[in-house]
Amino acid sequence: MLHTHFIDGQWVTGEGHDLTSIDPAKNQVIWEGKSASPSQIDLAVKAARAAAPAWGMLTVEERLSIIKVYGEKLGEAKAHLAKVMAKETGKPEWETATEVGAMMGKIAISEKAYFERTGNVENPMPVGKAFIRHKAHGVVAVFGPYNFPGHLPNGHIVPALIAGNTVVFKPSDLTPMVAEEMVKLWEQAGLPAGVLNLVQGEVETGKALASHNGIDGLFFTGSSRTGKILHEQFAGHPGKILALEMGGNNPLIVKDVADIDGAVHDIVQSAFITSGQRCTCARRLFLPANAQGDATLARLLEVTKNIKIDDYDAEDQPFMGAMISANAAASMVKAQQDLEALGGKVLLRLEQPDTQKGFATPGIIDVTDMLSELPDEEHFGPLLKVIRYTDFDSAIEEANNTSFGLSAGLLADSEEDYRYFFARIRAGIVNWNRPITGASSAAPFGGIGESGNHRASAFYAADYCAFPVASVELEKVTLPGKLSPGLTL
Ligand SMILES: NC(=O)c1ccc[n+]([C@@H]2O[C@H](COP(=O)([O-])OP(=O)(O)OC[C@H]3O[C@@H](n4cnc5c(N)ncnc54)[C@H](O)[C@@H]3O)[C@@H](O)[C@H]2O)c1
Ligand SMILES: O=CCC[C@H](NC(=O)CCC(=O)O)C(=O)O
Repeated sequence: MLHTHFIDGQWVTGEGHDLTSIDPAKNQVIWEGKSASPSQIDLAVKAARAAAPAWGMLTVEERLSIIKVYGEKLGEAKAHLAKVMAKETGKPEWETATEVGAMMGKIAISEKAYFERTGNVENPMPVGKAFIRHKAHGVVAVFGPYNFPGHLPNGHIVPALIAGNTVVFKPSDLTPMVAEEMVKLWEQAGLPAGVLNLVQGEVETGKALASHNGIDGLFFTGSSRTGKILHEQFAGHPGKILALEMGGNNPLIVKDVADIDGAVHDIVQSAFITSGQRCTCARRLFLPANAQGDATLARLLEVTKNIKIDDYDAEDQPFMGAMISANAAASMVKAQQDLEALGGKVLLRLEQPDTQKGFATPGIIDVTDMLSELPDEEHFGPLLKVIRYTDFDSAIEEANNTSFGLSAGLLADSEEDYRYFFARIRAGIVNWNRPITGASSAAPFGGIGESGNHRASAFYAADYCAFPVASVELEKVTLPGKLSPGLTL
């Protein structure tokens, strides 16, 4: 029996079709199950609804006491969970260990955010007092992506539960095993039945959950394509809260820098970490069309060629592991071919050495001469597009020439240049002389345009997990000393 769904505190077998999860580095099946049927999704939503009043009536301290036990369980399971994540995503174990670390850190950060952003405020009034308090929405669905199968859904689930919501979690169908391991830790922490439910499945599971009448909100991290479908689906439901964290076509501009190796380091960290599978990864690199730009590009090509790529569990750990699947790697080869067909010049070819596995070597392509043809797409893998520019204004203008707006960066030694850039660039994350990946959970995280819907996550997730309630209160019903004109009592 494959008990892969967690509904109302019980592990149950799916009634839908077969699901498998494949280790993309070794091309081995590592998990098998069945998707949730529509009636199981219905049961999960109903369980979350039934659990909501009691969970919401606990004090936040009572809820936090259970959530902190989950944090301890994460600590105890850290090595195991990091290995499961590496096996299922192909990411090197050093990197998945940092992902589990981020999941643990999320608890204290979300507690702080809850009190700072949605805590209670009391103000004196001429008569009585005014209060601002926050209440949970009720039942929320959480959708996770594959690239951070623990950290990103955890970043919705923890603040949602702190605020008093109950949750139905639908992970990526490419990472069901990580989701299962994570939910087991919540179970071990003693979370009451129905407070967190797990339903596994592909697109149709997502559609059934997103369109279920019983949810009060949906917190989504994934592609802009899916996010837009959800946005359309939520149209006409103003009472439901929808938080969308989506992709990007992120620009990184290099201006005048003395330390070329420092710049190359930040470019590589921005473009190729996680094999380019971070929403914040640099997709478009702007280099000056001068000798310094030539030197930076030459060094970038040299360093990128030498990036170590290997299995997630290699003793000598690589910088890059496999992508999530053989298909994902093949789609990057195809994206490169398409850009080449439009006039892009490959400077370092992205290759998939084994079509049965998810490995893709990092690629760099010069697209300067085909800018008018350049599709405004997120290529979610290790393919960096280079644009050579002659003046800073045109580079910034082209950097903003995207419907997305997640992250952006400037590598330049002049603070004045940064201020100029900051004032003009349009993105939710804007960095200076630092990689544009690796955002902090202690800051808001989100983008504009097709990158999100202005409901930033991370520290600001507290905002979409609760709604504010304004009250004026007086202990006893009392006749006011001064009555409104025309009123006698
Ligand atoms: N901004 C961020 O915080 C952030 C973080 C990580 C990843 N991402 C983005 O996520 C993408 C990669 O993740 P992914 O491929 O797993 O995303 P995805 O959009 O394919 O899937 C995300 C989730 O939505 C579900 N889903 C897919 N189609 C659906 C539909 N029609 N209706 C309802 N649910 C549906 C999936 O099963 C999964 O659970 C990239 O675009 C990346 O930029 C964004
Ligand atoms: O792939 C998208 C996430 C990338 C990651 N961002 C965060 O971890 C945001 C912080 C948080 O959600 O707590 C990154 O910037 O590398």
